[in-house]
Amino acid sequence: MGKPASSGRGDPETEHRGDKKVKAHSDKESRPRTDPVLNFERWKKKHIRKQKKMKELRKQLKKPEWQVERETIGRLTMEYEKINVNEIMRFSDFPLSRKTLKGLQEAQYRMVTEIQKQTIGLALQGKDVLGAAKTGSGKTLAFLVPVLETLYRLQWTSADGLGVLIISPTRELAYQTFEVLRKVGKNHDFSAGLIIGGKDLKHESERINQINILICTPGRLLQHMDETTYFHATNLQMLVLDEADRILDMGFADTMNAIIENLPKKRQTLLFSATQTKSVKDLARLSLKDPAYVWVHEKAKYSTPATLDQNYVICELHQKISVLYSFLKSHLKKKSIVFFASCKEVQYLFRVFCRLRPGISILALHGKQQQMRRMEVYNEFVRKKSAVLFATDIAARGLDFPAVNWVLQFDCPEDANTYIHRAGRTARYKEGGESLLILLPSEVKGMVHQLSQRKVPVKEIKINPEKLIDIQKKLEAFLAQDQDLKERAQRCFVSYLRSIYLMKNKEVFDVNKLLLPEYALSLGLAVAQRVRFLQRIQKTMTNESLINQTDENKDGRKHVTSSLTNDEVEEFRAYFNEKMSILQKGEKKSGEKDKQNLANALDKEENGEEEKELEEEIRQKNVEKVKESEVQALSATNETSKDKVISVQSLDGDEEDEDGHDADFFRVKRHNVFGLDLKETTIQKKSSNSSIKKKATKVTEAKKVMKRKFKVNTKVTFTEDGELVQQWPPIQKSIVNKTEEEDEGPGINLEKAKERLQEEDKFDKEEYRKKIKAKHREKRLKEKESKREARKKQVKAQDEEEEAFLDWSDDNSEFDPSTLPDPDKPRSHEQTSDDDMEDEEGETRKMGGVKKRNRNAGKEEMISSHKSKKAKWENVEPLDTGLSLAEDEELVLHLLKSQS
Ligand SMILES: Nc1ncnc2c1ncn2[C@@H]1O[C@H](COP(=O)(O)OP(=O)(O)OP(=O)(O)O)[C@@H](O)[C@H]1O
Repeated sequence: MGKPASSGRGDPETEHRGDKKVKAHSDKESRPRTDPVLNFERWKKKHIRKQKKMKELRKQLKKPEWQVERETIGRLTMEYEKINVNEIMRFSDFPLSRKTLKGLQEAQYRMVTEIQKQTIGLALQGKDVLGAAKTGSGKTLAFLVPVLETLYRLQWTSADGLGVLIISPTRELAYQTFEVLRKVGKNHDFSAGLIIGGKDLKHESERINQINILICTPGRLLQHMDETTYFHATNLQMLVLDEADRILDMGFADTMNAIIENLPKKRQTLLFSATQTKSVKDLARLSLKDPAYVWVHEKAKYSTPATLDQNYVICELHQKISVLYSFLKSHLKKKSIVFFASCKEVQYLFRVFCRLRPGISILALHGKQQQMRRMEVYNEFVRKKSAVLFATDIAARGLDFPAVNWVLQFDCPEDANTYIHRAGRTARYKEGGESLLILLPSEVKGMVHQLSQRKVPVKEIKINPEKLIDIQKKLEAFLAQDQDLKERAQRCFVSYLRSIYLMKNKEVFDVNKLLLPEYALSLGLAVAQRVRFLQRIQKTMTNESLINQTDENKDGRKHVTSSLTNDEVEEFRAYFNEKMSILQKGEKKSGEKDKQNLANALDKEENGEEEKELEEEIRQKNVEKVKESEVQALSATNETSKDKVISVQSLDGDEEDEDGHDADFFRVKRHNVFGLDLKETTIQKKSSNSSIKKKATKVTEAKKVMKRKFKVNTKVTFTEDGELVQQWPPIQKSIVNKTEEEDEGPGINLEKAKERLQEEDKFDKEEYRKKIKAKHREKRLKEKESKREARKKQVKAQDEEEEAFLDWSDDNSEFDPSTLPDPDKPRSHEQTSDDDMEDEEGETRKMGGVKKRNRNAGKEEMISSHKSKKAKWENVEPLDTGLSLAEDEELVLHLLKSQS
């Protein structure tokens, strides 16, 4: 039940409770003093109050921010001089701004690479730097860090305009540099812009003046310099040339010079590349002032990354596509880049491989793509874990695709430098990678030698023939179905050949060594199309060899006339005689110019129309070249002759001059036709010691020739019966004067010669008449024969018709044999035929009566009778009078007149 109420005192429980209460109370009282939470709260309040006071105090004491920055900059600048390269391990070891360091750390860049270590300090000190280091060694940051620090140091604002200019050879590389800059420079307030073309110029022009750091390609920059009126670079502090050698290789040397001329002289210049060529040094001399050369891997054993495994395979041209396909099939989980020599190869093989579906995603990157597509492809390939990128050399420089396992060089690179850059797309910054170079047997020697000279360790590996998948048949099938693809294949074919032809190193690239039909087949084409420019080039080469021969002749080693026929010389002489002197002066220059223009034209990466244009251009040029070479050959001949003529002139004196050019010309002419050596004539003249200077007439020259009894070249042909016919010089056919001729002494009797000619003329005319008559007779006989044949056919056809009618006959009326002609009746041939005709006619008529079986019977009869009549007239043989047609006509007219 209920518990008794406690009395209070003496109740131990209560007391106890009471104690507890007290205790509890005392606890409560003591807590505010010892509770850490409360204590903290109190401390916090106090601290905040204190802080506020301090802040206010500091605010009162604080320097302006710009002043603080300035002090920091001052401190940093002081430290630039103390930079000791050997002590630098991290970016933070450099005296860099907090903002830059923060950006680097956030992008996970802490430790410096060798090129960064060596160049950042120099650049911070304000020196011009020419930096070279292996691919993937971090050159981008080596110049981006100084870029940021320079503008920071100068406290650059958007109002100051353009402060730094970074020039890249390709749009992709410019874009990539821009992305890295955005990453590491995000804590700075500078504006950065990308000017690479492919976008609206006006849109770029509107923004260009607000940009502090401009990343651009050379062509587009120059366009802005020329066209954007308010664009200027007067405040420019720093110029960076990334992959400078490539910029120059791409033919931007003039553009670069023009750009540099537009820039202020007082600036800092940094120039970076993985390879340094002479042209870069030339550019450096132009644009860098007392530069510091930093070549970090100069003494390295190899010029390519140590982590890069490099091999090459020797393969015939027509096997290359199958090799590529087989390679991709066995590397489906890898990320690879395949380099080709031309856009058209990339375009065609990309399409074909997409159709073949090798089981890996394929992308294509080349200069013919639109800018947007190029960017898309670039980003897509960056993202992909396994894919293959078919690319031209626009992807060879500087691009930093992450985790590329393989670089395959499908077409031999132009030189060792291009090889290094292509292969360098893998094995970047401490990563591993593999490179495979496909070489044609003709390319091996030259290329491997070049690579070993440039310290590139490549070793040969063999293709496993069992793993080689032949895809030629598949390509043929694709092309048979798809006309567009076929045209692409054709363009690819031409484009590859052109790329080989344009290569400078002819030891490695010899277009004449390529097996064209096999290559065409490997592309899926049924036949190797005619490559006109190659044919013309070959022609030109032949002509050039002719010119060389001529040159040799000039030196007196060979005689050019031996390679030119007399007729050719005669034919061209008249045409070129006047122009010779002018052309002789200009030929050397124009030849060089032609070559240059040809190369320039070929250099264009063309579309179909351009290709045609190009071919036409080459055709024109070659025609010109051929002409020119002919002129050269001729002029050389004439030069030789002139030399000789001069020697004659010196003997003959002034009188020779009076005779003028004709005499010279004649002499040369005779010389060429008869193979006369004028030197000999000269010597002869000399030896004759004749002091009387006579005018050399044509007759006297001819007489001399006759005296010397030179044998004229003869042209002999065979008739169908195997008879020999002399065509040149024409042999005398008339018998007249022949005996006289035999009796003749030396020299020419002009009167007799004239007579003989007249006789010859008569004889020829007679012969000609006979020939014509014979021809006419032959023609008539042929006509007769054909008419006879026609008549026979007609008779036969009528017989068949009759038989058919008989077969089809409905009524049973019998054939009356009495209607047949009497076979015993004697008849002449003509009668026979005529009677036959009449009989046939009558018979037909009878038969017609018998065979009437349809409504059109009457009509048929009429037609058949008409036919018979016609045949009758046709079969009347013309009388052979044995006269010519004209004579026949005359005879007929005469007869008609006499009849009337
Ligand atoms: N200090 C660093 N720490 C870590 N990674 C770095 C550093 N510097 C550069 N890298 C990385 O190394 C890779 C190669 O750098 P970068 O593209 O600058 O090389 P590169 O020398 O310019 O090559 P290329 O000659 O091919 O243009 C990049 O992925 C970059 O992010």
